[in-house]
Amino acid sequence: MAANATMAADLKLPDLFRGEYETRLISTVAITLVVLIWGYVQFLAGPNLSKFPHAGKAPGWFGMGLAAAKRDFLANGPKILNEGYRKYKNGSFVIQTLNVPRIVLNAKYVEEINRTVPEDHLSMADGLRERLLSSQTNLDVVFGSPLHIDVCKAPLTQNLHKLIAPINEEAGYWLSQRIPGKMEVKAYDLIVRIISATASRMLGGTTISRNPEWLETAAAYSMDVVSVAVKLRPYPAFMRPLIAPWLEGTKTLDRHLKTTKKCFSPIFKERLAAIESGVDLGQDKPVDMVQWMAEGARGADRDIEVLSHNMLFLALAGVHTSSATTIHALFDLCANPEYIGPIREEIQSVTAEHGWTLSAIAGMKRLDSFMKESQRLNQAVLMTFNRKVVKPVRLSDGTTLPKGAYITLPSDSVARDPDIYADPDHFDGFRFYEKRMSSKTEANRHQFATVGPESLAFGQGKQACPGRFFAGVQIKAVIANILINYNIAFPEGQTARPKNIHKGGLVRPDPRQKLVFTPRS
Ligand code: HEM
Repeated sequence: MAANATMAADLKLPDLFRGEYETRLISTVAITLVVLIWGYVQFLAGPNLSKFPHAGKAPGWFGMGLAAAKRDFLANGPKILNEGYRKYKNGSFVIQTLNVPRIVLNAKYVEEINRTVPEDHLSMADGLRERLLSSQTNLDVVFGSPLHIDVCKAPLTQNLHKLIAPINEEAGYWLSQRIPGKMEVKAYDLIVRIISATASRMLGGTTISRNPEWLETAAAYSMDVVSVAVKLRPYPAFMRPLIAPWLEGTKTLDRHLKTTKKCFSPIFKERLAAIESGVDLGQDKPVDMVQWMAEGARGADRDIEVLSHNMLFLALAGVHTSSATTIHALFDLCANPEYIGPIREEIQSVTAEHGWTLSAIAGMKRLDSFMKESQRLNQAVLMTFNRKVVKPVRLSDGTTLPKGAYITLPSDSVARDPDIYADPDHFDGFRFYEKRMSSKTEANRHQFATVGPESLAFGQGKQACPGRFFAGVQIKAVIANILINYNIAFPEGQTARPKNIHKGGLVRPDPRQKLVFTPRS
């Protein structure tokens, strides 16, 4: 009896149910694992890209190697892309970038995509939202409408001829202010300021282009957006809205927006009131972006804050891209000074014949070729045509782009492909000029703003950069003003251009490089 009582006391609850307890434990662990794997596949792992080969480090099982793969891309982006491009020459491949994995499409698909894939299948805005973390950098208000694209595509491009004289004047004004005599200056600081000012002249006339507070914002904004996105990216998406308000960078972005509203609100108010009054200004109608935005905005876009935000976005899209292109071209002119004479002669001859007009800009064919060649070897980004696949796409050879995947084109690798460009690593400033001169059919191709499967720096298709024609005019005006008024060179003893700075998929000219400007009297 006593023994039985001791036995009963020794029997603890789990022992009573030991078999059942273990079974339950194993079942619970198994179900949890299945739910976790399902959740990972559904919500975290993204679309299945396993059909594509991988270049560079892959994130591996359950993304355990994701951080290492991102570090690899940050340090070796150009190498990973170029090796992938060479290895999978006839196909496409996947790389892990700093944010998402991307399918690097073969450029042979460009024409088929342009021709056959409906626009609502591939989203550029979703690609940008993801790259710039638009919810945290406050850009959703711009990406929610196509206004910023429409105004560049139509009125800006259609009015280019009216902008050439003002842009030339603005470039001349800022050069004379900044370089009154012989000087050694950092090319980056000088050119970012002049491009910000010439772009601002197009945005809102001299009220804007001579406003130092706005010019500071226009020059700094794009880098400040990227810096906030870079800081937030390592955190999981659900944590970013919680962290963003505490970042110093977010406060800087808020300040930029406040400055923009302060500078643009009075002009927008005035222009919207004039439009509403229905008075036809005829020849006196201002030729600037404020006017085109005010005329084109509908519904929620007519809000002055939204309109101002669009201006800030145009500064983001146009200032650093055009500045970098101009700086690279100046570095290439100093590294290859034999081009300066023929280009300067051409500028003088066409402006003497046509004045500062569209015909003169079109006549600067040598300069156009030089800019395109410089851009070919110094693209601001290694990949363009970044899109999110919104509806699955099946290409004619059976390649399927799954919903939710991000695609891109290897613009930098294409520009260095020996099957496309003879002796691709050699800088040949008149490469495109000679192609244009070779026959009548080639005469209007190979221009700075021309896009195609062999020329991807401005993206591709219907959504290729809508500001590229303006960028061409602006960069020509700045370089022409420099070459007409100054001799330029690297500081004494330097003959080669500085190496570019690479970070993941981004390429920047070296901001420390100085150039010597000597006025030509
Ligand atoms: C050399 C200078 C420039 C370069 C290299 C450049 C490059 C690009 C590229 C690669 C794209 C994406 C196109 C695609 O993926 O198919 C783009 C889009 C765009 N660019 Fe440019 N760009 C330049 C100058 C400008 C300028 C001066 C403006 C404005 C006046 C501008 C306005 C835009 C806009 C509005 C978009 C579309 C953004 C969107 O869809 O939200 N760009 N640009």
